[in-house]
Amino acid sequence: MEITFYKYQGTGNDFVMIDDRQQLFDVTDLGLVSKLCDRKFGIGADGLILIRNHADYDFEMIYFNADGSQSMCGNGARCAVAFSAFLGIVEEKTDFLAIDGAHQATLKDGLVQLLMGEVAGIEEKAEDFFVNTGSPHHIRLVDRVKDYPVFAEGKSIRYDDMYAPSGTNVNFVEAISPDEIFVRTYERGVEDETLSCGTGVTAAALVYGKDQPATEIKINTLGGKLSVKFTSKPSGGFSDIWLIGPAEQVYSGKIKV
Ligand SMILES: N[C@@H](CCC[C@H](N)C(=O)O)C(=O)O
Repeated sequence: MEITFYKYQGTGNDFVMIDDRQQLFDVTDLGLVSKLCDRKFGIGADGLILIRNHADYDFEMIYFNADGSQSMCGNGARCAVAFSAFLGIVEEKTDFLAIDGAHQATLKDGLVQLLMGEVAGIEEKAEDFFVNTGSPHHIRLVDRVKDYPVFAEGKSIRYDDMYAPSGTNVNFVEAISPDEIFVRTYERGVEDETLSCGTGVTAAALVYGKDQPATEIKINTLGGKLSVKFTSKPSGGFSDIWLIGPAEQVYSGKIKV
C-alpha cells in the first residue's frame, strides 16, 4: 500500500500530514505512526497528523507524537490549519477539533493565529512551575539557555516520579527583556529536544508573563520566532490565549508501507 503525505514545519517542529477524510488510516497502528516518523527508516518527523471530517467542525486534527502517543500539539495545530487551507477545507478562519477540545484559528500570509484552551492556573514546583496548555509542561527559568544541558536535564525531569506515569514536557526559559524570552524544550513522545514546541512556549509565556505588565510575549526558539497573547484572570488563570507563528509546507510524497 502507498500513503500520500505532506511534510509541514512550524518553527522547525516538523510533521507528517495526511489527508484522512476517507478514514483509511488505522489509528490503532502505532507502529506505522512510529515508522513514518522515523528519520532513518521512514519520512522523519516529530509527529504525525491526520485531518478528518467532523460533523460539527471544519475538520478534526488527530495528532500523534513520533512514538505513537497522543496529546495536544500547538505547532502541529498551526500546521493542520495551513494544510486544511491547502486542501480547500477552510479559508482564512476556522473552527476545528483537537484532543483537548475546540479551537479557532485564522490564517493570513502564512501566519497562523491559534486560540488555545483556557488555562486554570500555574502550579509551583519548588523553584520551577507546571502548566497544562493542552499538554503538560514543566517550566524552569534559567540563565544562558543556549548553553543549558536541555537533553540531560529535560529527560531527568520528564521521568521524575512527580510526573509518573504519563510524564511531562520540559521547557527551559531565559528572560531576554520584559516582553521577550528564549525557550528550549525537551518533548515527551519525541524523547528529545525539538526545535520548538507550541504548547511549551505558550506555557513558558504564561509563567513569564504573569509577573510582567506585557500581555504579549515574543518567543525565540531554535527553530524561529513565535508570540503568545493572553488575558490574565483574577483567579490566577488565563483566557484568550493566542499562539501566533508561521506554518509551512516543505514537500509532499508517497511512501510504501
Ligand atoms: N510539539 C507539540 C507538543 C506535542 C505533544 C507533546 N510532545 C506531549 O506529548 O505532551 C507542540 O507544538 O505543542
